[in-house]
Amino acid sequence: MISVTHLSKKIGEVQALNDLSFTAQDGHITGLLGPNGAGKTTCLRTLFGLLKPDEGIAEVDGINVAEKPIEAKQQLGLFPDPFGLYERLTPREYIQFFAELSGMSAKNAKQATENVIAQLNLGDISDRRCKGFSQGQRMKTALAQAIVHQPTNIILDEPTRGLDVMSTRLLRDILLDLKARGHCVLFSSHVMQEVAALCDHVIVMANGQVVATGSPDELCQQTGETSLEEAFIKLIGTDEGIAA
Ligand SMILES: Nc1ncnc2c1ncn2[C@@H]1O[C@H](COP(=O)(O)OP(=O)(O)OP(=O)(O)O)[C@@H](O)[C@H]1O
Repeated sequence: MISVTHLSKKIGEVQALNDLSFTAQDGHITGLLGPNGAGKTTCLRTLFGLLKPDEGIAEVDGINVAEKPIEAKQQLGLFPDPFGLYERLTPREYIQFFAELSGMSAKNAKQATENVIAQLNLGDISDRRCKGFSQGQRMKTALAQAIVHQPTNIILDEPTRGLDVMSTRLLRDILLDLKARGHCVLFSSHVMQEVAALCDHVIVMANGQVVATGSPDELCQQTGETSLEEAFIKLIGTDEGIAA
């Protein structure tokens, strides 16, 4: 479970997070939906311990990220940019390297790498260098790196950005599988269709604050609209930076 409580963060002159509170449950896919500049990335970076909040608490499975960053990160997987893989490594080398970085012994990291290669069906490419990989192959390798240490919680910042349709569909299936396995999946997006199709729970953000929460259906009911897109526009007052 991931929770943020009264989180505030000023970056330069900008109040990027302004008393932000929400919870993302295990066995659910939670979407952070907001226009450009809403504070989604700042929130996720704070959860991963890359930024220190001015006020408030970010917790992963009840562990305060600012106080115990190493313990918190052991329960957290961060989906990296699939276009930033080390081209000279094979997925097996790449995944094992990150497993060891997360604190596993070489023996355990090797076993965990085998497990995640099987889980994500990476067997046929696991010993090829990443250079020249398709988008789907890159995406699966990046995701394998994020989950190799079996974190309960997985966070993804606009994970489908730049991915083609097939890779996007593949990623959706994998996220649904992670949810079915009881993981807490939290991702940011400004793609309405993706959020409506995947999320059990949506946190609508603007100006560093929560504007509304609920399932896509509940958000429609709250606003008296029939589509999430219309509900969002009613809640935020604009569709700037949002993709259908
Ligand atoms: N390093 C930085 N320097 C200056 N301002 C920043 C920095 N990082 C974030 N901000 C500001 O904080 C606010 C929140 O930014 P953030 O990137 O968290 O929003 P976002 O919801 O992820 O937006 P997007 O959908 O455009 O990625 C914005 O006004 C942004 O300009």
